[in-house]
Amino acid sequence: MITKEQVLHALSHVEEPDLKKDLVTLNMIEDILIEGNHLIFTVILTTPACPLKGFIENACRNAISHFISPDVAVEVKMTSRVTTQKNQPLNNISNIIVVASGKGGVGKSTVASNIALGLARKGARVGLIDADIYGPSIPIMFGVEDAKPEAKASPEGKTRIQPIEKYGIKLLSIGFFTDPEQPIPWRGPMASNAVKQLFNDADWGELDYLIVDLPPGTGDIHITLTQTYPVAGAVIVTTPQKVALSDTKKGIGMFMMNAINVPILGIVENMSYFSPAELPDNKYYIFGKGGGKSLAEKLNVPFLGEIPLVQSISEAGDGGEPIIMQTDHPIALAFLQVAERVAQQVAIQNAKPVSV
Ligand SMILES: Nc1ncnc2c1ncn2[C@@H]1O[C@H](COP(=O)(O)OP(=O)(O)OP(=O)(O)O)[C@@H](O)[C@H]1O
Repeated sequence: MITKEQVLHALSHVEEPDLKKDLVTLNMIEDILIEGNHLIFTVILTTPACPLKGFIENACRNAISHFISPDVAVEVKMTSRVTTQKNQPLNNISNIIVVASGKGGVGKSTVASNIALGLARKGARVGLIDADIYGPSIPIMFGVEDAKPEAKASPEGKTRIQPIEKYGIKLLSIGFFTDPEQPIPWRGPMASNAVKQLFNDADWGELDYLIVDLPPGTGDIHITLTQTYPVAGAVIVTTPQKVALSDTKKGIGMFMMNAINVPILGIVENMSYFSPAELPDNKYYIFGKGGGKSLAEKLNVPFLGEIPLVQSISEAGDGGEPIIMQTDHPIALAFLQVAERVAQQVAIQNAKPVSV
């Protein structure tokens, strides 16, 4: 007869590879059920987008086989409880992730949209804020240019903006509140206050991840936002060009400054190479090769992946349905992998001891 103690002992030999502690110490094992030779238990992951799901399941099976018996019929159930960032800034929002770039036009909004949808595809509750006051492009990318978010009174009597729901996520863009034909000469405090309203005055409900598409560069909005709302971390988007990489370095430098102190979740290299639709196996490194990866190595931050320059990405964005919605498209799978790595890095940051 197998006992619960035997099971816990066996699983105490399985290490969570990122958190470097065993599953039992991390309280990741629940609902152990033993019926004769049949064993069922649940592993509680730190995110539904965990890229190590399969690895952890195998390690559990091996541990039961090794420490109890290879004859046990094991059923491993996987579920998740998303961990919350330190200094949770807003009730009900577990993690704020900012997406930034040193330079404009490198595909920051494309990457932010696909990460948000990738996390949702994995089962997370996701919100997306388009804080790019200079060129809010999320409404076009989601096909909701004409949306007008409603304001509703909350039970406490406060008026709250209702985010637009599309493709299973909630979104708000500064573009919903401005006239696309009229340029707005934003003054620093005015822009920051407008963006803050998207955080404070919106009815986000409960979210595992709130993704924020920041304006390009290093400006007032970045400083105000990160000082008003502590964030779980920043995803930095770059292209392999020398000029982009140099600005990326500055952008990362800003987040690492003592006064700002935002963890860098990693670098995504966009437009890594060009692949023509008719020759998808051909790769042309028109902007240089491997710059994003080597910058990540140099700065000792994670490299989250590379996304090629392909027509279907811009067609999907312009068509109001980000490419990740084409479930089996190879680029959708590449974005899904980036989203998983982002979630993984958030979980790693959340597990770090609070620095004093
Ligand atoms: N990998 C890619 N392949 C093809 N087109 C892309 C790719 N990434 C982005 N684009 C296209 O490039 C244009 C700019 O992308 P996007 O708006 O995401 O950049 P951005 O960095 O957010 O720009 P901004 O600085 O204006 O905020 C869009 O038309 C988008 O569809």
